[in-house]
Amino acid sequence: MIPENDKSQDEIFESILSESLELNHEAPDTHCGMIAIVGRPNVGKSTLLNEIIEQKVSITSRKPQTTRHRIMGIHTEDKYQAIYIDTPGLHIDEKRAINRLMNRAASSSIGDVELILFLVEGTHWTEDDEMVLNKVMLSGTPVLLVINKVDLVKDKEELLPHLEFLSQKGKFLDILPVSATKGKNIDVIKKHVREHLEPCEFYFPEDYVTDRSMRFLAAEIIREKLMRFMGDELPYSITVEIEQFKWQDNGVWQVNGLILVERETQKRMVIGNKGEKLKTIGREARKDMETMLDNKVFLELWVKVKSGWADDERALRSLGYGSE
Ligand SMILES: Nc1nc2c(ncn2[C@@H]2O[C@H](COP(=O)(O)OP(=O)(O)OP(=O)(O)O)[C@@H](O)[C@H]2O)c(=O)[nH]1
Repeated sequence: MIPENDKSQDEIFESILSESLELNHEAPDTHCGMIAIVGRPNVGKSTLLNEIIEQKVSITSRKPQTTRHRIMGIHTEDKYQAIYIDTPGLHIDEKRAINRLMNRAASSSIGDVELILFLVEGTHWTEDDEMVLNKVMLSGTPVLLVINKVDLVKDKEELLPHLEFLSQKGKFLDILPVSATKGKNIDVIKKHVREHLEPCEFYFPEDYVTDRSMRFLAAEIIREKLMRFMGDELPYSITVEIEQFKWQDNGVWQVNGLILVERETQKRMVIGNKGEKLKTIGREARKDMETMLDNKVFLELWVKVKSGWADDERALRSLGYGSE
């Protein structure tokens, strides 16, 4: 289930922490805890989260920096509730305001969790991986190193020296090769996670899969389709606001989305020849929203130029970035 309204992320964090502190001494027979999923952009953090909770709550794409917000995915099974925090990819380039805010959102998730899933990819190791490694090691939290996308490693023998190389990088609970898209070794991740959950009352009702509202997820769905259908021509700084999200008397959800771009030329690209591109984006987004809401949706999209917003921290805050 998906809640209708967003609570502030800080509110949720605070109450989970204080409740688990208060309840620890009563030792209930349920267990819960928070797990941060961290890694550089594009290693597959959101794909892994969706695979673990078996539902799509975090958008994914081939383009780095798809995830811009901190999102919680909730997985409840038997007496265990694991609250996963999907974070924007951590990376070194902090020049633009949006990058600084995304890095802050990711870094603040690393403290105060029971376990960190540190994701890397195949047999690569980059400067950004090194930067993430330093941050997670400083946190003092147990770290499970997850090597994602092993399905892409043709010669599996190449993995062995890489595993050896990674084991020299720090003290990890385990180093686990997985494939998020093929569902390989996901059960082993879940087993590690269970072992780190503390006795506490469930924070979320058992049928919740995310802390985010339907309105927020609707904006994310539109952003995902923009990324999918615009490929490399997509303006990096594009953003989406939901102006209306309303249940209509005729039994349909009315959703009005505003797509903000930085330049007139970008607006023309999003709209496409005779409006074709925007129509495709709208059609595909509507289908996903109908699956999410299990109901008919009427979706209207507009594109508007809002110049220079990606460099302006204040404007970003007004759009909800950095307030988490
Ligand atoms: N082959 C393969 N591709 C994967 C796997 N996991 C993720 N991908 C692909 O990698 C790309 C990036 O995945 P995301 O889940 O968006 O990555 P992310 O780490 O959340 O990215 P950011 O939002 O940039 O931080 C997508 O095209 C995924 O389909 C995997 O196990 N195997």
